[in-house]
Amino acid sequence: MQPAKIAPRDRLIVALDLPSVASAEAMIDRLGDSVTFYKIGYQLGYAGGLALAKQLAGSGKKVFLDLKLHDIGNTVARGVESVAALGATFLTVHAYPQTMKAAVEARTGSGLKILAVTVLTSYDDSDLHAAGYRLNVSDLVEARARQAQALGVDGLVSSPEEAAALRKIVGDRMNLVTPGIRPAGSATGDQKRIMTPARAIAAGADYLVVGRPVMEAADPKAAAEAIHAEIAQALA
Ligand SMILES: O=c1ccn([C@@H]2O[C@H](COP(=O)(O)O)[C@@H](O)[C@H]2O)c(=O)[nH]1
Repeated sequence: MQPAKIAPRDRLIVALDLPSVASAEAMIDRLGDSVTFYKIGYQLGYAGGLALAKQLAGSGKKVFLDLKLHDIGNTVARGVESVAALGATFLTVHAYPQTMKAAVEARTGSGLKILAVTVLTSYDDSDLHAAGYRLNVSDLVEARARQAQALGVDGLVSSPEEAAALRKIVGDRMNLVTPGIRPAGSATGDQKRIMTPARAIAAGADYLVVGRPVMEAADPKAAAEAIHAEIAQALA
């Protein structure tokens, strides 16, 4: 089945990488209508963010739970069932076959989509080799994408640097979700495989995940709107 067309403003996913529910709620208030899709990861998730995720989903925002699950299959499956009850749109798991298979089976029948994290965007070839891998980043991303596709995973998390190659492998049936987004002039931080919003969209990314360039901006709403404008221009 073809995935539904994505509303342009849903293509920006803002990472609520903040220390408390109170600080996240204040940021959501500041961002207002400029953000429709939020990501909650380790920092906020472990500080009460799962209840906030349920509340956000109930209020009409889209929610991406970036929990990067990886455990024995039974534990992953039971975790996915619990997450499915929160009303989130996306949940990440690491791209290991047992993990992906368990997650896909457990989400069946719910509205939750499983995204497989291929290779973290803070890794380059030398980081992979230091971790014991013989493959370089692009080969490992592509191998994991093929496995994810064969297992029925709904989408992939990768750097936008791999988006064009991944599109050729998986066509338009899987969502390509790309962190490692840096508007021109913004600090790279710990990210190693980065692109601007416009280049990421042109490369074939469906969704752009942006954290610090919005969270740390003097005017987060203006920063989000500038990214929307760049996305719109790239789609035109
Ligand atoms: O490979 C990955 C997977 C997930 N992330 C997450 O995305 C955001 C990016 O935040 P920035 O501040 O824009 O760098 C963050 O929550 C990561 O946990 C990723 O960066 N790379």
